[in-house]
Amino acid sequence: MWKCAVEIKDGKIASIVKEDEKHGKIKSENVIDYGEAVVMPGLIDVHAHLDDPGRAEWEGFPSGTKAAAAGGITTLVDMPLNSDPSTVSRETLELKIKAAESRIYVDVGFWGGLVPENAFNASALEDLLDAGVLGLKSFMCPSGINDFPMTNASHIKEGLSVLAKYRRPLLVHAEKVQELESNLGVEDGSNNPRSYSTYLKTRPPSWEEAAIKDLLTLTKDTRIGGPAEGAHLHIVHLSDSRSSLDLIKEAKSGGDSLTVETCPHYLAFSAEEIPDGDTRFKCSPPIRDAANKEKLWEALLEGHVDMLSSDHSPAMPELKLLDGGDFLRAWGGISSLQFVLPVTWSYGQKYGVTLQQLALWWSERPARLAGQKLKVELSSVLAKFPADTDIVMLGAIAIGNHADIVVWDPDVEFDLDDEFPMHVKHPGISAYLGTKLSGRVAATFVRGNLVFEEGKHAPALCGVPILAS
Ligand SMILES: NC(=O)NC(NC(N)=O)C(=O)[O-]
Ligand SMILES: [Zn+2]
Ligand SMILES: [Zn+2]
Repeated sequence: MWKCAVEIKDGKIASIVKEDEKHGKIKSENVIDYGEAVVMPGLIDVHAHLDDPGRAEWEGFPSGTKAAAAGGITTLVDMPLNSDPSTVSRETLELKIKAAESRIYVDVGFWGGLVPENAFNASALEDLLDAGVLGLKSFMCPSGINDFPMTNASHIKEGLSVLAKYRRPLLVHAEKVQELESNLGVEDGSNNPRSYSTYLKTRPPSWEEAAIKDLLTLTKDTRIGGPAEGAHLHIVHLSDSRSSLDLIKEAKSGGDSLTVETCPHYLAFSAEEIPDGDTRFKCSPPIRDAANKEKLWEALLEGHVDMLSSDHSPAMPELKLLDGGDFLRAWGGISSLQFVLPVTWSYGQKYGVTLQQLALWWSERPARLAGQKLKVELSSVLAKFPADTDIVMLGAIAIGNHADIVVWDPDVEFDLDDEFPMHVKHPGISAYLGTKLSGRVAATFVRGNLVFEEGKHAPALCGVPILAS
């Protein structure tokens, strides 16, 4: 970490000048002085549901990317489900791009869906990949979205063989439905649907473990010299830090091309603390007990969990059934996009989290997952990039990289109450409302453009869709 100036030219980082070398090198009239604030690579959130087009009333490109900019996130990768239609073909990706263009405050890439309908159709998958999705995503359990059915191991095997050629990843929601104890969901005193522990029993860690076991029979093929070399499997939002994690560790040490993310809500909350009926905390896989959370932190700090993502997934507040508070019937998904940086920082204090670790978990490793060489979609808002410009999204402050930067004050505390300017569409369903956080975002730059500063967004929407080439 240095005291330094970052020089930005044509949207890229031109030089990094240390404090003691500054004199004469930088003309003061062009300097923005952020004092003691931290200048870090912008966050890259590889797991966000923006639900646009089709369910833009749940979130939407403008509101979601506004929240991202306010939170220091400079690139989002949008999930293929919750929009209507789901992103499962070239045509549906084109609808996404159209919905995003000129309506986004930060850059947005897209995952495509691997679903039974396209899994055995290599040319359909190739068409979707050729159209620019950064990789594919599938579910091993029902997703709750009708046009996004679940896949099994055979679908995933087919997907990986196509992805190998493209060297793009497959992201998987790893929970596999296992038989449950009977009488769950029945209110008999011990199974009150307003109690989080009841919900927890409906999605035990054995679901994650079973899915991961299936996946690891396939990831062996991704090893060097294996039939799917070049493919990569990424497990999204891991919650179980016990046997599931042990399995992942073993597969990684065997050489499988495998990474795993967890999310701030699994690191910040524990099941015991979730108030009865507070369905803002419902997500899948569920938030588990405090001991599980400690082990998850440990795994993150030791490098067994590779990165963090928000899994920001809001819905219409009425679907959360906040009045009745029935965890079994409420729609799942945590709303968090704007606060992932201060949340990781605040809850990480206890574990001695460093700024370097934040950059690794939120920028460097997600950038690597989301794609090495990406092409900027040419659009009217970005005329200054020639059509064939290849950009490298490295998630680091380094010469030649995009000037995607967050400036923030780790020591500034704030109460996340009703008064706090929240930019997500439905602030009331955010699980973090009511907490005190430290780490205030002062400014966010996307490719050198100041998109957010001192609580205000720039009027120009200069985010662009990011497509793989
Ligand atoms: N349809 C969803 O948004 N699902 C998401 N919902 C969660 N995590 O509760 C997810 O990523 O599985
Ligand atoms: Zn999921
Ligand atoms: Zn998700």
